[in-house]
Amino acid sequence: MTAQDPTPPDVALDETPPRRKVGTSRVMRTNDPEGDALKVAVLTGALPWLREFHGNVVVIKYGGHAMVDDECRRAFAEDMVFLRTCGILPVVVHGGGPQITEMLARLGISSEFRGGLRVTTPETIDVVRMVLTGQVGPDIVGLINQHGPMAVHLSGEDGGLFTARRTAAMVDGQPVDVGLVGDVAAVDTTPVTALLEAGHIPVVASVAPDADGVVHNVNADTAAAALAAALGAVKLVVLTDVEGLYADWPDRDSLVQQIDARELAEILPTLDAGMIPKMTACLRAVEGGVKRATVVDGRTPHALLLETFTTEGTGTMVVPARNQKEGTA
Ligand SMILES: Nc1ncnc2c1ncn2[C@@H]1O[C@H](COP(=O)(O)OP(=O)(O)O)[C@@H](O)[C@H]1O
Ligand SMILES: CC(=O)N[C@@H](CCC(=O)OP(=O)(O)O)C(=O)O
Repeated sequence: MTAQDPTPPDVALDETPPRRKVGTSRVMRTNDPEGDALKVAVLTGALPWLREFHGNVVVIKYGGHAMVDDECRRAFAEDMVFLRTCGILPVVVHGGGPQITEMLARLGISSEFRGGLRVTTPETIDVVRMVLTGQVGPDIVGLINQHGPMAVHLSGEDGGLFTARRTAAMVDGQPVDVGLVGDVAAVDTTPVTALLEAGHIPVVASVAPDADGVVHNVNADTAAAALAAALGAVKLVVLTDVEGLYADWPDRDSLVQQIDARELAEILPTLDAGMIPKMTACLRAVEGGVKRATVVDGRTPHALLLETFTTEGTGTMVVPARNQKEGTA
């Protein structure tokens, strides 16, 4: 019999699993020294990252495609609680594109995307708002709060968080009108920082009013980047349904592990649909002072922990351009 059960018990994080079986010696004995050495290496390897992120904000963009699998959804919630318990301040900005598309289809409304952005009519924005603030957001809050009452949902409309400015999609280098779609013109971080100070995990939906109060549909990658920069986050992690950025999509051998802001700006006009808002957002985040923006595969349970607490990380990391890092640009 081993001193500890090799399979982690399936318990909520707020329940402390028994550390030893009754009657086992106080001296830990194991028949798996290599496994134990690996565990120790993982834990000690996490130390520099725990130090770096402790007390700092990490913004996590949780994409609609990354939230379809139940195991991944549960792992995501555990990861948020893990970060918070480590003294890191996670802020979730969620999408819900597939969920909006599904609801529109149920209502007999078709979906059209241009340059990665949804063509948004006054009829569509009602559905976007309903799905993000009435369905997807509360679902995420419910998942996290299975571990304790930590998560609180708010949208860009709440407490003046975001002010939107109507924007166009870029298609073949040309601006194309896509209706009630907004960029983030201003961020008032007060409602988010108040929640963080109260010990909560803010979960943010990306709809936002413009200066006249007209609600706009803001791409969640765009909203996450704006919030990360405004909060002075140390890191933006974008969870999606692909391993990261492929330089030569869809060639699976062309995964980019790290790219700096200047290189990214150069290849941005060549990217396809969904990656345009995502990589634009990463670029904006690092240009706005966020040290790292990483695109990670949300279909892999706990990819976020792997990315955050290991030196090798996972996915594609965007870092500031060299002269930006040196503060000369
Ligand atoms: N160069 C690329 N590298 C990786 N994915 C790409 C690339 N170009 C297009 N894509 C597509 O972008 C998708 C991710 O964007 P999107 O569907 O909008 O994600 P999300 O719902 O997470 O915001 C991927 O699943 C992939 O199909
Ligand atoms: C303007 C625009 O395209 N808005 C997005 C908002 C949701 C989103 O961004 O969801 P994902 O992160 O899951 O893609 C949409 O309507 O689908």
